[in-house]
Amino acid sequence: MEPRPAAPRPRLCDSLGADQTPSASTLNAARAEARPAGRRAPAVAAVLPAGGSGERMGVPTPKQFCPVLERPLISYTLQALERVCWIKDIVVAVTGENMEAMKCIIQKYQHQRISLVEAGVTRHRSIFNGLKALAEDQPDSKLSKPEVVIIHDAVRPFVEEDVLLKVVTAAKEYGAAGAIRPLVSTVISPSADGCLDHSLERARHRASEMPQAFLFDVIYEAYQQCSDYDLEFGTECLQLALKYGHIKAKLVEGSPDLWKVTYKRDLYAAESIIKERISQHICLVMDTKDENHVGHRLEEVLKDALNHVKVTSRLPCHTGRDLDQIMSEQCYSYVCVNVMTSDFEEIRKLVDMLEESNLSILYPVVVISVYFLDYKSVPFDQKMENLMQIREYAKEVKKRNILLCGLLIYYPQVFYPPQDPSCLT
Ligand SMILES: Nc1ccn([C@@H]2O[C@H](COP(=O)(O)OP(=O)(O)OP(=O)(O)O)[C@@H](O)[C@H]2O)c(=O)n1
Ligand SMILES: O=C(CO)[C@H](O)[C@H](O)COP(=O)(O)O
Repeated sequence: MEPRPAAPRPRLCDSLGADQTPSASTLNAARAEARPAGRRAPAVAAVLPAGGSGERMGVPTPKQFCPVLERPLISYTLQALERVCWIKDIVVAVTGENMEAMKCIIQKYQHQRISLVEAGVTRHRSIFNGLKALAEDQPDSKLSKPEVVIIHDAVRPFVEEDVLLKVVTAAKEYGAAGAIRPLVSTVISPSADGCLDHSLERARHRASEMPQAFLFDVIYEAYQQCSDYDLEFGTECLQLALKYGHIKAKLVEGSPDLWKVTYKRDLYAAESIIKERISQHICLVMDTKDENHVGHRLEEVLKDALNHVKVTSRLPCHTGRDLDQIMSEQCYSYVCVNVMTSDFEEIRKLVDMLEESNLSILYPVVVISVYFLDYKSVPFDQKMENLMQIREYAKEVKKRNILLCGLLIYYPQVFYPPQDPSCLT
């Protein structure tokens, strides 16, 4: 799919501000926690080291640029961060030779709030360059020094807002914080002759993952004091805060999906997770509140048959009420139940709205428009005409990555009472 010039992406923070979705209320509760009475929320920025060569992956392309479902891995990570409206700036460290490729990715997927800096020869040096860009008050720089900085690897695409908020909140209180996971295998220390020197008690140790967050001054000063040895061989930013800032980082339990894409098989795992996530939510756009109508039976049947899928109901676009919410949910599968109207214009409005949201730049969006045929209210010919219109329209919107289809359900009210769901099976 070729990138199209498009309107600005939906600002999730605006819709979250409407305080409608469950994640919004969670966020607001957590925000309240993050912002004790009388204190303002900290200014937050993120630094993403993306300057590695991905040797362990064993492919020529650095892993952060490897395609996952035809889109570079780093684009997923950027999307995960930019969906969080309280992260003001995202600084990405990329090697000179990949700078142009990175700019193309930003343009193609319309990433926002991104600044690029040159990566260093090690991960610590890349992070340090990102921090310098945030620290320096250059006259034409649009960046300003944040109070808290998140550090997150470009190759950990499944970072969620809740863990980001937890590390930021803890960093504000403790000075530093990082996500951890239980160890899968026991860590042992071999001696020089390749024999076991000692092993660590697994239950007492944890794997350090990302994201991590720091009071900006703490981590920046730590990097400034770092030895060359630290910058060359160090792998742990929390350790720098401890060694140079005497800050004991708060450790926050993270989800298993925070793992770092390292080997080729991790790309397949990432692909499966993405597929699973986008198929786990169906948005039902229902134009009647009549609970007895067969449209509502369809909702029940869907919920029953797909019990692992989240099915949410919304009002159609013309009401405007649920519009923001539909968009903020980033759902890619829609079933539109047309009871009150057989008007083709309604479906056109929804498709327009989806297009404007730019969701389809990232993944294909599926829309199934359902009509009911009972011969009584609207004649068969007219319904068929709707379907033919949809068919033509579907060809047009397919080019824009929206897969539309019309479905006519024979619904003989005369023989089956509307409350009998068997007429749908
Ligand atoms: N000089 C470097 C080296 C690494 N990274 C980044 O640090 C993150 C975590 O590092 P790692 O997984 O070790 O990445 P690579 O160094 O690319 O992988 P490998 O060790 O297999 O070569 C990645 O996003 C990577 O791009 C970086 O910004 N600059
Ligand atoms: O592990 C980590 C946490 O401490 C870092 O996320 C980082 O990925 C380590 O990078 P490297 O693989 O280069 O050691």
